[in-house]
Amino acid sequence: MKKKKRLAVALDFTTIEEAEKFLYNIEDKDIIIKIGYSLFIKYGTDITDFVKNRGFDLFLDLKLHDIPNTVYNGVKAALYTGADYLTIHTLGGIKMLEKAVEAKKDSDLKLLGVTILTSHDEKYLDYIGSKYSIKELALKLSKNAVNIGIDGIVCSAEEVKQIKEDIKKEFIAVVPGIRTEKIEGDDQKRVLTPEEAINLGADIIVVGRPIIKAKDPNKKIKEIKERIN
Ligand SMILES: O=C(O)c1cc(=O)[nH]c(=O)n1[C@@H]1O[C@H](COP(=O)(O)O)[C@@H](O)[C@H]1O
Repeated sequence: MKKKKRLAVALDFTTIEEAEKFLYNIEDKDIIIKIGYSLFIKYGTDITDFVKNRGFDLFLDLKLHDIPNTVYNGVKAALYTGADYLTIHTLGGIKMLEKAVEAKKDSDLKLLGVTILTSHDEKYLDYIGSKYSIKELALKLSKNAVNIGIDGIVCSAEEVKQIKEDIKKEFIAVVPGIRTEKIEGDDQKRVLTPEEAINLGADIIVVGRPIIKAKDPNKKIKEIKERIN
C-alpha cells in the first residue's frame, strides 16, 4: 500500500524561478507540494505541471468561495491541472459544497474544506457575528462538509482533536499554522508544533515559511519528518 504523505510544503513564492530553484534542490520526494494563488494566478499550469513532472503530489490551494455554479466550474477546471488536493471554503455553504462534490465526481481529486483560517482568533467571531466559539464553528463546518462528501477539512491544531473524535466518517484532517520556532510579526494566530498537530489527529500538516525560509530547507524537512514519525 502507498505510504501516506504527512507533510505538505507551502511553496509560497511569488516567482516561478524561485519555486523551481527551491524544488530542484529538494531531495525528499515523499512530500506534498502546495501551490497557492500567488504562483497559480501568474503562471497557471506552468507551475502545476512543473510540480507534477518532478514527481510530487500536488495540493492546489485556491480556497474557492463563490456561488455554486461558479465553484462547480472552478472545480471542473482544477481537474485539468492533475491536482491531488484542492481547497474550497466551507463557509461557502451547503449548495456550494454539494456542487463542488458533484464537479469532482469519480476523479481522484480530494476536496479539502477550509473551516476557520488559522490566522483568525476569537475577534473574527465578532466580525462575522457568530454565536459559536472557533472550536464549535470549525466542528460544525467540518461536519457539514464531510457529510456532503468533502474528502477532508483544514483546521488548526487547536480544533483537530475534537473534530476527529466527533466525526465518525473517514476524512483527511489537514493542519496549517505549524511552527518549529517563533516567527517575528507572525500573521498566524492558532499555531502548534508539528508533533503536537500530529498527536492531536492531523493527517497532513502544512508548513510554509519555516521550511521555505530556512537556511537549509532539506535539513528542516528532515527535522520535521523525524518529529512527526
Ligand atoms: O488552506 C490552507 O492551506 C491554509 C488554511 C489556513 O487556515 N491557514 C493557512 O495558513 N493555510 C495555508 O498554509 C500555509 C501556511 O504557511 P506558513 O504560515 O508560512 O507556514 C499558507 O500557504 C496558507 O495559505
